[in-house]
Amino acid sequence: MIRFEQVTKRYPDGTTAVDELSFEVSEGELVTLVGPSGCGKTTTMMMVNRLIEPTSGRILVNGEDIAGVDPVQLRRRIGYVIQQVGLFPHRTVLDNTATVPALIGWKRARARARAAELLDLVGLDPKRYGPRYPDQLSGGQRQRVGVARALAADPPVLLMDEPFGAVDPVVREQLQDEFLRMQAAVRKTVLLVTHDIEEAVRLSDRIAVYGQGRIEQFDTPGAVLGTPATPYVAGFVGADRGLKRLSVTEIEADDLEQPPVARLDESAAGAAGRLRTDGARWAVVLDAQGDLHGWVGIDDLGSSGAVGDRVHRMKAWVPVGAPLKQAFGVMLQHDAGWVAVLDGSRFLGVLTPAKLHEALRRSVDADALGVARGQVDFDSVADA
Ligand SMILES: Nc1ncnc2c1ncn2[C@@H]1O[C@H](COP(=O)(O)OP(=O)(O)OP(=O)(O)O)[C@@H](O)[C@H]1O
Repeated sequence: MIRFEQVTKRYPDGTTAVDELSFEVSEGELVTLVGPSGCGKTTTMMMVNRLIEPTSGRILVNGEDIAGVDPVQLRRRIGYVIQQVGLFPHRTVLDNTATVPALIGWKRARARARAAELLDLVGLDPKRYGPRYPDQLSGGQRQRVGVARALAADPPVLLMDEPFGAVDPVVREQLQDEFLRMQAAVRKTVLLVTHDIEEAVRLSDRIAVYGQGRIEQFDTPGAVLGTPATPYVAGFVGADRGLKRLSVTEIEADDLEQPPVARLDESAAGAAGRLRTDGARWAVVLDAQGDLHGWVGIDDLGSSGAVGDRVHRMKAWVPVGAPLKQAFGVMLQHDAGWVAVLDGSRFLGVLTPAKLHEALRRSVDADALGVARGQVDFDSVADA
């Protein structure tokens, strides 16, 4: 979809910003360019919409050499999101979002309907926020409008230059999550620039780690973290690789432990007796379908009534498939020794700190071996 063929950019003062660069972003793929300041990321991106012209080499978008495409026409097919958003201050949010459709000649009503739909998609109620002006929004909301505007004419390709850079870390994570949800629905071909490896790891299908004007490694987040191709990449990815890996490793059913279980409609006395025999202090409470209703401690269970009368709400839970980092966060938030893992409302098991560590180590090993995590036998994993 976007293809670089031996592209070089030399500025008039002799700076080689990009040197013989070749790589490809497939259709529907999200590729992040990550690297230190001045390594050529922005230059690379701006060559795709011809804001910068290469010195040599070819760039193809959808199979077509863009050198032969009128830049204005080209830019209408390529959404562009930048850090400083660049909204028009005296146009409403709705009109800002409808800019490109209006430019390409959509009827006003259609352009505005599309803009409203897009605002909704990025989590802004169009009725509430559409009539406002950009300075009546928070930084994070402005950033969302920037994304909505870039998507408005439904371009197949999206270029994003530090799109979440201008907001605080909490809002940044929210925007990233929303963007991922949106991308799952619209599946654009995205080239995104960031200097934040953590952001790259969270968002990307593949990451291009830049050295000076060239790509040092182009691979999946797991591979970049697990098996850095060069000492430079290892250095850039950093010593806290394990922590970053928490963001990319998803919880699988195999990672879980099975705790004691009590049934919702079981007698409290019966459940207490069983827990005592098993030497357990607590149990998760499930109904006949295996749905989670909460947990109960042995001391809560008296001698009368049903387990269902004594059940505590379970606050520490995460969906299966969530990143280990989320489970770790929930554990800390609730000061819990474990979190329940659910598939919908069905209880699958609990994740304990020991299991979390094990999943992390298996994930490192699986990447090194180039196999799925489920294929790594934990006993074979070398001590970390
Ligand atoms: N117009 C220009 N003239 C001369 N040199 C330039 C020009 N624009 C960029 N450069 C240089 O080209 C190199 C790559 O710049 P570029 O903006 O692509 O880097 P970057 O990786 O996006 O950096 P940052 O993360 O700081 O934005 C840098 O050394 C920069 O100084």
